[in-house]
Amino acid sequence: MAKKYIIAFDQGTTSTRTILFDEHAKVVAISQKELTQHHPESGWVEHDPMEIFRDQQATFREVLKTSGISIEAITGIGITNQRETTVVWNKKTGEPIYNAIVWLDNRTHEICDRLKKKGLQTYIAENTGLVIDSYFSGTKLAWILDHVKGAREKAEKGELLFGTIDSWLIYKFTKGKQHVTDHTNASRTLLYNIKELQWDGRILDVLKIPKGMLPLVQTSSSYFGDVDIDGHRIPILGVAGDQQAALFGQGGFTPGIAKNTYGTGCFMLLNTGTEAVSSKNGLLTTIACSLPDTEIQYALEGSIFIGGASIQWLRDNLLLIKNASETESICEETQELKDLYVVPAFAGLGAPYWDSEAKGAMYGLTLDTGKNEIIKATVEALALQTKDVLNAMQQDCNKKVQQLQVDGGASANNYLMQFQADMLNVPVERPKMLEVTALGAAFLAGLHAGVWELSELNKSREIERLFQPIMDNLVREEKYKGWLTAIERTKSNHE
Ligand SMILES: Nc1ncnc2c1ncn2[C@@H]1O[C@H](COP(=O)(O)OP(=O)(O)O)[C@@H](O)[C@H]1O
Ligand SMILES: O=P(O)(O)OC[C@H](O)CO
Repeated sequence: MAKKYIIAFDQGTTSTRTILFDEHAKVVAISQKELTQHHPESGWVEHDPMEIFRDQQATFREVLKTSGISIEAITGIGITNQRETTVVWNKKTGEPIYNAIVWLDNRTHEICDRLKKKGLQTYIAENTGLVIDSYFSGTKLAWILDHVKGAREKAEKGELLFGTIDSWLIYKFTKGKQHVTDHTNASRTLLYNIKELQWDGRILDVLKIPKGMLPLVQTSSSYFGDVDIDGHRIPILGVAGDQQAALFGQGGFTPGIAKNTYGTGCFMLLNTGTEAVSSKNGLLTTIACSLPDTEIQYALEGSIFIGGASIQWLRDNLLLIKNASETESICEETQELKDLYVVPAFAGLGAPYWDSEAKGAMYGLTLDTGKNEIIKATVEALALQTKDVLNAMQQDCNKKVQQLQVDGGASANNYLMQFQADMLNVPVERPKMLEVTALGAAFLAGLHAGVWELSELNKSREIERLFQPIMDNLVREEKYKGWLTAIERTKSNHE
């Protein structure tokens, strides 16, 4: 019998990748391209949507070339993407009218303040599961309509379309035939009612967004159209935002499973089943995934804006390291400085604080502080921020998370993972295969294609290492107490 392959497009904040999986969910080939980051003003982050599309095509072709697998052997494609990042394009020409405004961009904090002044916090929390913050797509879309000449009139005439990166890629790959998204991506826009499962008329009115520019929302594992490339057509059968895809790839389709992905940011998601748990502690309620003929599953999410990006900052701005992986041995060899903290609020503070105007800070500098101490405190900040969100999650659910499953680029760092287990006082489990985001998208597509059954998906999962907490309780408590003080001092409204 002919072998079946599934392709995953993984379009992340810093890179665009295509990964080819075989029917045993093993990686056969990967191709990756770095994505250019544009910072036209302080706090602004943009991507070129055409570069994203070109890179996705190029990595797809490259994977086919290096693997030697013929395009006919590809059963389906799954797409996973950086979420919230907003693209507006011309329906007829397929040309973007502005660069993609990236999730990290906080130019819309004034629009957010206006929404807060209108008293919309409770309505938005109850209906979208989100908080009012420039992180989400809604205010980014409103900004484009307000600032690009003629955009609002064109949008009202039905000439413009909006999408997150999944919608954009599908539109381009299907040559303009499909304008669609899935439930997980829709749930990150601030415009989608996660209980009624439809675009929210009241929020669209407040932001003056014409409903006609929004994509059709589909089940994450369903038919989204055909990729039309080099004279071939391959069906897109799965779509999910990257953090939900990672949860799915980690086997998080059962309630109670929590994962944390250490990429550009850090994103912890806990599957809460068919119950949309509202947070009282600064977390988000989001759609975990949607499968055909199954009730929607929800998750609680703690979104940390700066995770691995702070390691890139050490490398590219401070020139303290040459590559990210060096940080592991530096941390192992450097003595702990008790009161030294780096709070990487470079894009404000996300969960559970939601302070878009906070700026990064370093505390506790003395004459003993050298570059290695700063590196170590920066690495440790990933784990300390994660503790903030895990605490919030445990309070919201009123139960202890038993174990944390990890993935993402920075989860390769053994020092960080051990420190994480120590800080949380919870075992940290790292799978052998760290490409779980792409795997989640491949699973969604493979399920729809009939390559796999839901009950089989966990069979391919292998654990590479379990980090058990070993830190003394007093040491842990002292370290965390110091961190909370550093956070208080970093908040934009501190005394
Ligand atoms: N060994 C390491 N230690 C610490 N951080 C690392 C390590 N390896 C990679 N990183 C960080 O992980 C991030 C890349 O992870 P990845 O999952 O590819 O991110 P994304 O999907 O957000 O583009 C980068 O920000 C990088 O600095
Ligand atoms: O591209 P990543 O992996 O940093 O993920 C970005 C998130 O989806 C933002 O919400």
